[in-house]
Amino acid sequence: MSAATIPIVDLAPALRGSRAERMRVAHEIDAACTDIGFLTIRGHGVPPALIDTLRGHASTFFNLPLEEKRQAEPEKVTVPRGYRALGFDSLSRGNAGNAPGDLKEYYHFGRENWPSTPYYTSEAGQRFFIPNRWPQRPVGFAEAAAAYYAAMERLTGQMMSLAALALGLDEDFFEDKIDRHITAMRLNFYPAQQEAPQSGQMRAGPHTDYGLLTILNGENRPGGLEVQTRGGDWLGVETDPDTFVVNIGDLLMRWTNDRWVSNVHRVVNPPAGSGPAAQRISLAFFHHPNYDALVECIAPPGEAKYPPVLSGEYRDQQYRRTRV
Ligand SMILES: O=C(O)CCC(=O)C(=O)O
Ligand SMILES: [Fe+2]
Repeated sequence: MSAATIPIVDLAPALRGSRAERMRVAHEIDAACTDIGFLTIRGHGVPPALIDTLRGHASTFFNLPLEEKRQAEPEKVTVPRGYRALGFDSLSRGNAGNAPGDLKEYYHFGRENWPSTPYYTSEAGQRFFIPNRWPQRPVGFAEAAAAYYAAMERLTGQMMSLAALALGLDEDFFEDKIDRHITAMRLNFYPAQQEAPQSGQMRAGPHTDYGLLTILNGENRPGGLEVQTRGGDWLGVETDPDTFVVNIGDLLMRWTNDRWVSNVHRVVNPPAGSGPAAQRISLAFFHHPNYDALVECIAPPGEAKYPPVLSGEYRDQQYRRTRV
């Protein structure tokens, strides 16, 4: 039976507890990921101040004049860093949809520093380890983003150990596949809507995410996140600023040979006339394995539903498909 609400999982017992407690939490994660591919986590240990500070900077930045924001826009459309204006991409196109550009702006960034070894600095590495592009205002934006990124890195490391336990694998199964991960973050800004959207246009069209886990910090405003149930209905997802919504991405679905679902979700438009209260910000950490990790179904020989795919190639392909 499909959940009527998104399951809530308290991570605290697993983060401080015994293997038995980790197993119990892992089973809860397994049930949620099998059924709907979404869960809300609490007891995650991330200090609220880290979240508030980044949200505050994001709000200041996105409320600057467009011309100033555009100074943080990369010249090339292919560079996944910096500011992107309204309608730059259409997430539905990554899943064979054809909606017009999404009604959101975003700020795209990755880690600040990396070692000077070939994995990072080679031609292949430079496709994924790209310098961030911070605007002049607000001051402290880069530092707040780096602190939040580091907290998410810890959290996803812990979650992937629990994921391995849930899947009956060694607890460290994913460790050497994520120890040089290429995770990018997007700070999404959905402005209040003065004009009616075009037909089929949304804040974010129906799509699945690409990586392992997405850790989302949102806010409940008119025009929010919805996920599709197995019955085909759209279920509203609460996204309070003091919890995180976690969802499975395509690569983890492939890795688990469809045991876990990378589920279709979207961000709907606010009702007409909602006014400024409909402005919404979300912070999305798209946890993605090392670019050279080969994602192969965990399945008995002959039963794999997908051919192996390289982590970095898969993400690049999806970025290309979603660009309008
Ligand atoms: O803003 C949200 O609530 C979800 C955004 C999302 O699904 C995405 O950026 O992939
Ligand atoms: Fe998404």
